[in-house]
Amino acid sequence: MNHATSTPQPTRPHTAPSPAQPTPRAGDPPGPRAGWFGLPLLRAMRRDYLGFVTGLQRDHGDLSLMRIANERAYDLNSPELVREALVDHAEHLVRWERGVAVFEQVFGRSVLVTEGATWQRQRRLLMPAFTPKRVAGYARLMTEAAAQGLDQALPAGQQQGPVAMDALFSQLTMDVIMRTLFSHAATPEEVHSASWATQTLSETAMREMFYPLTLPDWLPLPGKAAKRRALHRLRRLIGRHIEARRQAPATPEREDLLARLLAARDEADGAALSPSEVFDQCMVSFQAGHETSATALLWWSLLLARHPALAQRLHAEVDQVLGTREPTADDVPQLVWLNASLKEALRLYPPVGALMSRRTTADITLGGWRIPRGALLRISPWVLHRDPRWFSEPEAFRPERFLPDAPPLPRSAWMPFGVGPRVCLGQHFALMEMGLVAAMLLQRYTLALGQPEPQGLPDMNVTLRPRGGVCLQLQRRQGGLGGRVGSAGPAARAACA
Ligand code: HEM
Repeated sequence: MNHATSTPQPTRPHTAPSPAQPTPRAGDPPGPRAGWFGLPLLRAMRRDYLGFVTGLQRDHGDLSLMRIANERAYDLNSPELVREALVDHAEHLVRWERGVAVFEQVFGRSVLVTEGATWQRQRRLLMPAFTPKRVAGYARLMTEAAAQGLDQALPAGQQQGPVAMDALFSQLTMDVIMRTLFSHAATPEEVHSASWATQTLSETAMREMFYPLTLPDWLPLPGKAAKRRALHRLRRLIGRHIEARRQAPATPEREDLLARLLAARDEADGAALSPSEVFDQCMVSFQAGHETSATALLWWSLLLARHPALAQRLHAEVDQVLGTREPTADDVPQLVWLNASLKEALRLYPPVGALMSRRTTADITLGGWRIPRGALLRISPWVLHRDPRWFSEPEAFRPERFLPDAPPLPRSAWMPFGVGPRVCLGQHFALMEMGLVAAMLLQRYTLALGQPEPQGLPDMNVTLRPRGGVCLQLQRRQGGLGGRVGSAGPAARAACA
């Protein structure tokens, strides 16, 4: 991966001093005026979160302090500060309690929300299921899902037509995670029901994140009934598949994620994950594992439709490396332009764009400033990824930044999967899945902007999605796999609104 090593000299003022400074600076770092209890700041954040955090760096530098009521929130906007916090001070940080409260309702006490010894044990037990080697073993399950979904993107016999890429990628990545978790292709009913549930939970989570506390779900408040239904549907879906596996212990050795979770034993004491832990880890893999990848592929497809010359280059690369055969895990690293375009899409539109936050559990020093215990730290990949110090013309889509011979970037300037011990558990899984799906899409279709053109404005929910969706014109490629039509399967055809 090409995102690390030396640190170029900053080309514009940098208010955070060198992290090596021995004594903390007196006073507080700069920041916006709070106004009455910080309410004007909260309102500005609600109106345009990405614009707000971008403005913080522009106006106050890499480390800024914002006071909202009793809260001291620090925004960290340089790769050095991010590493200093998430790597050097990892043991003095916990996840932000509001995020935990909201996510715990959906994912239970899974690795995403636990802390301390429980988190360490869960992470240790799960890691072996997500190593690059293990992920390569899921490649065939991934390509089976991708072939089925992509072959059905256009109706049989139709050469071209508009396709709602959001629905296509959501259904496809859901099928990928169902097959990799349970060796089971998602049925159309499951796709339909789980898509609605995922979307509903994502919107509710984003709303609830900004409340001071999570009110009980039984209260007759707007959105609570939909949230209850959505949670019930997802739990039933996951529970049914786990139960089916328990009922069929005599099936041959499986290579799916559930098999790995059931077989996992702690090296320290030989203990397995408890049934509720297995359930929660399946929930988190299902949810975290499909919406993020679908969002990343969605932005990538829009960028490609807007850059036909690059698309041509990618078609040529895929044709040369793969021809018409199905890709394998070993092929993915050979597709250097394709991988670079995916990384560049993740830079411009990181699916987890701005909601990484931590609470300090001790006094620490960051960038030379003393940060007290109990402070909130916020990190926004959106801001870091658009910093002209590391990415010249940051708004431009330039995959060549990520080619193997490109100049190195500062460590953590590119961080769509986070940094440090809590880095995304599924990052190798996601990159493999995205590489395979993108290559197989290019083998079958060319992409063009539909009418009306998608605006592509980022909308902050839990993931950063293009507002109003993305409808693209797909055309079958001649002489390739474009003529292939899949058998009946999970993908409900994704019509444009
Ligand atoms: C493009 C796709 C993905 C992106 C951009 C992404 C991004 C992230 C980010 C930013 C974090 C939080 C890091 C932090 O707080 O420091 C995270 C955590 C996590 N992700 Fe992903 N993710 C993706 C795909 C996946 C997949 C496919 C899975 C599983 C199948 C997954 C499972 C997890 C888990 C379990 C955590 C929590 C790790 C922990 O707290 O120890 N993610 N991801």
